[in-house]
Amino acid sequence: MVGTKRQRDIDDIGERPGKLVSTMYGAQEDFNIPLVDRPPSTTSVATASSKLRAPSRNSRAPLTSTAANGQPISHVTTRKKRSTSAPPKDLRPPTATGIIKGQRTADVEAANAAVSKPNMRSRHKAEDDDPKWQRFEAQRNAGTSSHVSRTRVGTEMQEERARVTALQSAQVNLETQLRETKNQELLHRRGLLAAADELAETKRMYERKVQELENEKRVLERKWKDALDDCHLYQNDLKMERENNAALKASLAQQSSTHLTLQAHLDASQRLARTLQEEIERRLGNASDMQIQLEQTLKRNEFLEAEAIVNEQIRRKLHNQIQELKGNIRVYVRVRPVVPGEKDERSGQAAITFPDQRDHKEIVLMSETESAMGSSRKEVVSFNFDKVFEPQTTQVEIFDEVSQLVQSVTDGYNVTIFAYGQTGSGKSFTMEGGSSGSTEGMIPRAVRQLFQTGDQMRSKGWEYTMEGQFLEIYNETINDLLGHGEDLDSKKHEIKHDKSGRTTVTDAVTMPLSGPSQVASLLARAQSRRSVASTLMNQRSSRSHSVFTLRVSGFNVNTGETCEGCLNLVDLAGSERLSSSGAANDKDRLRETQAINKSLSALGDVIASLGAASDAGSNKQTVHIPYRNSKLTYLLQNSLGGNSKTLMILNLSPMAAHYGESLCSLRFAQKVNSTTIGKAVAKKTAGGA
Ligand SMILES: Nc1ncnc2c1ncn2[C@@H]1O[C@H](COP(=O)(O)OP(=O)(O)OP(=O)(O)O)[C@@H](O)[C@H]1O
Repeated sequence: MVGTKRQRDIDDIGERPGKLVSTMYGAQEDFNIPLVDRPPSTTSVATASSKLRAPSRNSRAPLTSTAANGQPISHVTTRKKRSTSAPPKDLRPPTATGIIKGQRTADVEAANAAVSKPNMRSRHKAEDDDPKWQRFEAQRNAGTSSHVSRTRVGTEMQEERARVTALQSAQVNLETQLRETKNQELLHRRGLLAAADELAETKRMYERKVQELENEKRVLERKWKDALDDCHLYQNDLKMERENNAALKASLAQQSSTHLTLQAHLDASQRLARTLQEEIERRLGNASDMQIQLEQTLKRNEFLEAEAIVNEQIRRKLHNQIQELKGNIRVYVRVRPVVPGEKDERSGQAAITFPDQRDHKEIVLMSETESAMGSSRKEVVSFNFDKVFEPQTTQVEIFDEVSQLVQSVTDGYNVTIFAYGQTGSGKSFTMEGGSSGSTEGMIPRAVRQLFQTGDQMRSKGWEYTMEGQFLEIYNETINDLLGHGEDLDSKKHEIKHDKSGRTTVTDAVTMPLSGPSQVASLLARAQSRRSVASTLMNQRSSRSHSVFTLRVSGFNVNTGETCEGCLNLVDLAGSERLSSSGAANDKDRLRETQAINKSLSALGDVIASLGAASDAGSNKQTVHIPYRNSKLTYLLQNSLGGNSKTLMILNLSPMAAHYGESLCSLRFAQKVNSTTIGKAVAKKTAGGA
């Protein structure tokens, strides 16, 4: 495109000389004055022409010239024609440049034509038009042929020729300058084209630059946007940091206050530590004194412990002596309260009183009977026992009275406690008790006490093991209440006594006891297997004897002593007579009652024989003790006699309806109570024996 344009410009130069000429005129005006070497009178061709024309313009005389056909031509006419259309060219105001090309170009061409030799026609025409020439011609034509005139004309001719020559020379110079100017213009053109190329290149470069700058701008805008985003992020971060900073400042303030508080605490603690340190030092100072005192105390403790063991042995000895002084068989009487089902009984309560309110040893029964004659007869019967418990006596109070007896088992004594009385008098309640803690009977309380005593004696070196057995004697048959068979009577059990005085029952379960809690399940198991038959006296009366045996073995790790004791808690079957039991008409009940009475009678006989043997003193060997008369007495052979302690608790009903039975029971108990069955002997071995 550039090349094409350039070529077009070059072509324009050739095709449009006017344009080049106009440019040249601009240059010619500049070159006119220095290039033309003229005398001061003639400044320019145009001036010369105008000077030549001036006489004709100023002259009022008409000028004529000869036309080609020889006819004179009036110049006035010609001038008039010209003046009608436009002012003469020499009267037009000069233009600053060659913009009014036609007029200026015509003037120059006319001047050029006037001085150009080759163009003779134009020269002659110029000479014809010159007023001087015309005057000269006119003068010549007028025939003024004086010699002076000829000389002057010749001179003028020479001058004119010289002037023409000068003009021609100037023209040559001008043409030369014109060519040079053209060349220079061409050079300038080329320079311009090169400059245009350069400009185009510069423009392209500029556009490239602009494009690059645009790209750069876009990149920068993108960067700016990223930077703006970053700025927002930084602002957010800054905001968060400021918030954090504020929180940290708050925390710092809090920490500072906490620090101050802690510092205060620390100071206080340090003061306390110093005080404690002083106290420790003070106490350490006393430590050696205390150490000496401690050693003395330890020695004294050893001495006291040895003394305590001796004292314990003395205590036990005295305790058992007291028990022996009380007699090896004792009888307590307990009257139960009226139970809910008895309150509406017509006969009401029996007249039972307890006159001895200090020692609680006496019970008095009163009755009033009418004789056949209609007179009433009052009967007052008084009995004395080791203890008499009124109906309101609690289970705890009852056990308090027997606890020392139970305790002696851990000293190696055999102890047997019987619950005796008619059916429904409260034997089972006394022995086993109710389900609640306050109504617990003698068996659970005795077991718990023995375990507690075992724990206490451990500090004195005693270690105890315990095992339990629960048997039933029904119709003179032994049943194992802890056995596994469904039928109680399925196994035949035999009683055996070895030479060491230990009694065993074949195939009977002996349960080791590690704690009192086991006793509850043991009693429940026995209760479920116990033989119960209904009678007229008690719907669930027990028609058998139950014997709970707790065997206690002890070993003193300090002294090497051993001991073995046995606690028998016997719930006897109802002691009522045949007539009262209503069993006379029932063969089975009759057999039960006969078996019960026989065994109870055998028990009475054994106790009586033991009393007799005791009375016999050293001759007691001759007295026969009928243990074998019943399974019960044979089972308890080693627990009834001189080496054991026996307690019989007589249970009585408070109801008047049972008055007769109560009286019989009291008489039986009194007989037992009056019996002395000798001195109890503990089964004990000395240490190292
Ligand atoms: N001290 C007492 N306090 C309150 N209730 C008692 C007391 N003694 C006995 N009883 C109640 O009297 C009723 C009969 O008592 P228990 O069954 O102990 O008589 P038992 O002599 O054992 O009769 P059995 O010879 O038929 O076994 C029971 O309901 C028992 O709860």
